[in-house]
Amino acid sequence: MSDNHPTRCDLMLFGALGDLAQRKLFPALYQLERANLLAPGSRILAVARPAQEPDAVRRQLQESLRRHVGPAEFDAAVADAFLARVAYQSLDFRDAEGYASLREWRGDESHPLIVYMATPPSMYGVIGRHLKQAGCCDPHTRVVVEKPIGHDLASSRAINDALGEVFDESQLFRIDHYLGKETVQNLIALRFANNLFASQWNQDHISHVEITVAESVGIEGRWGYFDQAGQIRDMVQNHLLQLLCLIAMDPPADLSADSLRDEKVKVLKALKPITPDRMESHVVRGQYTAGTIQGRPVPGYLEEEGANRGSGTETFVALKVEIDNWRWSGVPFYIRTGKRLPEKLSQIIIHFKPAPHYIFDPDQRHLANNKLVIRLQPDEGMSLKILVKEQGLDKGMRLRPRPLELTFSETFEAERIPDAYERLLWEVMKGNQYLFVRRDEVEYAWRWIDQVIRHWRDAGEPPKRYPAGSWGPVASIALITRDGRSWYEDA
Ligand SMILES: NC(=O)C1=CN([C@@H]2O[C@H](COP(=O)(O)OP(=O)(O)OC[C@H]3O[C@@H](n4cnc5c(N)ncnc54)[C@H](OP(=O)(O)O)[C@@H]3O)[C@@H](O)[C@H]2O)C=CC1
Ligand SMILES: O=C1O[C@H](COP(=O)(O)O)[C@@H](O)[C@H](O)[C@H]1O
Repeated sequence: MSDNHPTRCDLMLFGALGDLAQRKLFPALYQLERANLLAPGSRILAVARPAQEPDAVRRQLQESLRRHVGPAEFDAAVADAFLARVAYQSLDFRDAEGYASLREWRGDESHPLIVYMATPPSMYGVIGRHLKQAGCCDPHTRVVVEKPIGHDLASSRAINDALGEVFDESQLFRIDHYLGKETVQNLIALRFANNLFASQWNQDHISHVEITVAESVGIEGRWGYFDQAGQIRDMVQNHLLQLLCLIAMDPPADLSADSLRDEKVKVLKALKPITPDRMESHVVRGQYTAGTIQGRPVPGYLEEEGANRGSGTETFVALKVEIDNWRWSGVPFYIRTGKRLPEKLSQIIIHFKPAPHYIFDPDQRHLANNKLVIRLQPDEGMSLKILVKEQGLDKGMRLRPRPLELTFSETFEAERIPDAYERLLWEVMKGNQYLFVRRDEVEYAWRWIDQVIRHWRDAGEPPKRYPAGSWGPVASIALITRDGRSWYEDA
């Protein structure tokens, strides 16, 4: 894992002119070039449907890089060096014959081939089979596929089966880009490099956990995709459950991919089902109406571009999740995520239990539990809220909550925080699967999500409305206050 030497590889990028490739993948590859992490001789074949000359595609990519990388980090010389690696092949992915040209591009190279499928999941099996038939892949080929893997457990199994017919699990790199975020990886460091926390990380010492992943954006022109998915499939099935797993899992024996993934799977298996009678107290789904975010008026979900006015898709979900195991018995995880909330903010709050015997001012008793606030984005860092004595002769033993603060941008001043896709592409190049999701993780997550969606469907209730710019439906506040708690707000 500490090997930071670039290894030579070839990358075939399917869906190279799509949104993800343009906004995230090419900029990430450009950043790897800029950091000298693309080995000499590494090549990229952009594969997409339009019949275009390679030079025209490279010009288009240069423009797109300029736009998405931003002026402070765009260097024309680096972009030229990067684009010199890029070839283009027009292809309808269903055209088996067309793969001969991919085989020709690959030649007899023996260094690893990475196949990145930035395409609809229905294409994964098709591309895999045609690549194999054309003799493009071997047992060392690495295949990167995007989330969501399916729409439910059955469809995710079908996609995984189609991939499994061609590739071994050890070749598959299923992306959950949250796992590539530096601060998310820091959860692993925080928990397993600091024994201080290890001994406290259980139901003896923690009362509850909050996970908030708030977005101020709406659906960004992705109605067609989003309305089929909704926030629970788009965000909870993958990103939020992955965060929950990293917080809740037992210490892995080592940092190998399977050790980590085995522990995450145990958490997913232990998620307590939400039965129909517990839906009201444990689940809230919402949909935004028009409102104002940071002084700017924004439309409601049903007024977004391309909207179907009758849609009952949720753009917000709050859940009280319980984990049926020794470590977490009686410790609820309150999780919430939504679009068009007041700000972009992802944070995890660990609420510790108060000391067993309290000896200070009874009026201050409510202050007496420590909190660890882990800020994933923005302003990445951590803050441990502890109680200190107010200073001064006249203050007696009055307490004040104060933070022990760690802000990564200050601590690692010279280091830029790489985008998640840079980290993930880099790990694929090294052949390291530890930040990628194994088949059983995806499927256990779907199994749990499916039952929630099934109960929603059976109940047939529309989502609760919330104005854009608010923190979600009022019912999501009730979900936590009912237990005598509240969503964390930084004082
Ligand atoms: N965009 C994002 O931010 C995110 C995307 N993802 C996932 O990444 C994947 C790609 O998403 P995104 O880039 O947004 O989607 P796009 O639709 O923008 O890109 C997909 C590309 O695949 C091409 N394609 C589809 N079928 C064929 C075919 N038979 N032959 C040739 N080309 C084909 C499309 O070409 P054409 O338009 O000509 O059909 C399109 O350019 C999806 O699985 C998505 O769920 C995951 C997380 C975030
Ligand atoms: O996967 C997705 O994630 C983004 C949010 O990612 P972030 O890195 O900006 O926090 C979300 O907007 C999108 O709907 C979803 O598909």
